[in-house]
Amino acid sequence: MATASQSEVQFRFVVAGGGIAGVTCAQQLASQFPSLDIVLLTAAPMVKTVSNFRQVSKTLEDFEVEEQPSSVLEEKYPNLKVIQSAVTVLHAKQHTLLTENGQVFHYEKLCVCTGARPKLIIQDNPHVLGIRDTDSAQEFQKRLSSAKRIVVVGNGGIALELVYEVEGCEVIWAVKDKAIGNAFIDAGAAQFIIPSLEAEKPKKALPCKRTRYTTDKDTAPNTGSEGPGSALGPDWHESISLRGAEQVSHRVHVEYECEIEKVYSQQEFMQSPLYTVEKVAPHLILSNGKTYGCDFIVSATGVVPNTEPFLHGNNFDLAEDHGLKVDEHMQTSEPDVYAAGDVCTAGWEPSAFWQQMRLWTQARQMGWYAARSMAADILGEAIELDFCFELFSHITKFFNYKVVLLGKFNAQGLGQDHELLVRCTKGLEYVKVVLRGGRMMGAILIGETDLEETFENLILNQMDLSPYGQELLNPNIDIEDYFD
Ligand SMILES: Cc1cc2nc3c(=O)[nH]c(=O)nc-3n(C[C@H](O)[C@H](O)[C@H](O)COP(=O)(O)OP(=O)(O)OC[C@H]3O[C@@H](n4cnc5c(N)ncnc54)[C@H](O)[C@@H]3O)c2cc1C
Ligand SMILES: NC(=O)C1=CN([C@@H]2O[C@H](COP(=O)(O)OP(=O)(O)OC[C@H]3O[C@@H](n4cnc5c(N)ncnc54)[C@H](OP(=O)(O)O)[C@@H]3O)[C@@H](O)[C@H]2O)C=CC1
Repeated sequence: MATASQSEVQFRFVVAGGGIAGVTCAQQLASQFPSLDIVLLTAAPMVKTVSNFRQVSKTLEDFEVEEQPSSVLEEKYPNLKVIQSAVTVLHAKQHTLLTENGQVFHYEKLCVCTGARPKLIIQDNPHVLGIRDTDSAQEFQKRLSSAKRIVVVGNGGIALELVYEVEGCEVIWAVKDKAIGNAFIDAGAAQFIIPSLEAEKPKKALPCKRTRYTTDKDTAPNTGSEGPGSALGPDWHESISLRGAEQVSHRVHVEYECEIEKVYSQQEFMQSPLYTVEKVAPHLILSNGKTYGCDFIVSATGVVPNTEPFLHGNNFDLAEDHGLKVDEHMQTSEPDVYAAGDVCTAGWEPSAFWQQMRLWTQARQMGWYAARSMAADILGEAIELDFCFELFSHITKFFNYKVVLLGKFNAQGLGQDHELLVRCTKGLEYVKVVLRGGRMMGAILIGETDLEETFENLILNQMDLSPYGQELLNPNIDIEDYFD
């Protein structure tokens, strides 16, 4: 590191963002270049670290994630310096960054890992909440504790988790599709899991083989101003109470095929023609014409990449979803600027069985691979797209069922050119296989099916499965032995 002046410093590698993508990238660079100082700039006092990483199969991963003070990271990597100050400006041509505290950083290679923020149905409305980081989860918990009815809008990961976890409060779940959970599962799987919403919840959660999440906010340095934190992740709701003000367990009502048309504040509603004396809470109107009073609305409607500080005066290619477009080396359209995790959008020609989803596993993989690409560039080495981008795989838990998604699990991009095989035992398991030309393209596995490794292999090796027909899902055949 060469110091130019007190507020101007130069580093070969700078990483922006202390979430999974940024921390993984910085750790990888720090281990590969022990004699260089690496700097990690981040907006929040806490960083996310991966621990107990385990490769479960060729592409499935298991790890724990901890939210920790940055000093923990610096102790482990003496050549890694974490600076809590948000990037405010990037001059890509000059290879400089400006941070909130007035420092200027010159870099040789930069990796942008600033994550994303909730894409709310209505911005700056006090009745509409998004959930992203520890602070927003705590705000949600606080408001829920006195709530009798909330509305959840959206049909993806957060909505699926909330409607199942919230107790002591009526939940109106507004989805714009014909079935629940469209961002992760298909209509058949939705039908399989939905009875769990009506059933009594098991007292003790079943053990789940997947990533776990812990946070240690008590040990965080108190810096006064806290920027946007890193995204929450698996099991975030297990450490906080998601209980409303009523004596009910589950009470979820799903409104299908509708969107939010208008949200009235209490005041506006009282002046509207819809007002009757009994209805005084903030209100919303759905596109199906129904109105609901509620304590507040959770907008679980996806995310927008945090790109703002990097755009002005630069020439970044942005994807349709506003992510920084990256090539197969995680490089953006600006020289020497890489990006990884939720902030970026994969711009390379993907493998036939992979697609980007803004998930923890992909943030880790992209952060790691971006670091490898930055290093290869400095060392003048060639590098090929990592194997982890060969096959999409995700393990999670919805409605207390283990859920494994592989490849083109929802026949994404296959049009009509595919067939489906399904096996379902009510309350126990749901197995769906997507085939094209007799070869497996993807699968959804719900419950303890133990099929993930075999199906992963069948997708990767593209074996012709047409001779097996329906037998492929015959529960009396030990498929693992069959294809060994
Ligand atoms: C409620 C919830 C539940 C989830 N559950 C799961 C799950 O079960 N499984 C799963 O795989 N994924 C899950 N996800 C998604 C997963 O958490 C994210 O995909 C992943 O954490 C993204 O990591 P990231 O490092 O790209 O971004 P983030 O974690 O958002 O980190 C971004 C970092 O950048 C910093 N930053 C922002 N702006 C600046 C700036 N200008 N300058 C410097 N630093 C900046 C922030 O402080 C933060 O440290 C969940 C997300 C949410 C919100
Ligand atoms: N267990 C897991 O793996 C979890 C993962 N996550 C991740 O965290 C991030 C945030 O989660 P989440 O917010 O649930 O995002 P998701 O992307 O998972 O889901 C967003 C949902 O909202 C719908 N939607 C978008 N705009 C509107 C609108 N205006 N009105 C009604 N519905 C709308 C989307 O439909 P459409 O797709 O048709 O646009 C989609 O169903 C995601 O990256 C998600 O993958 C979160 C929780 C759990």
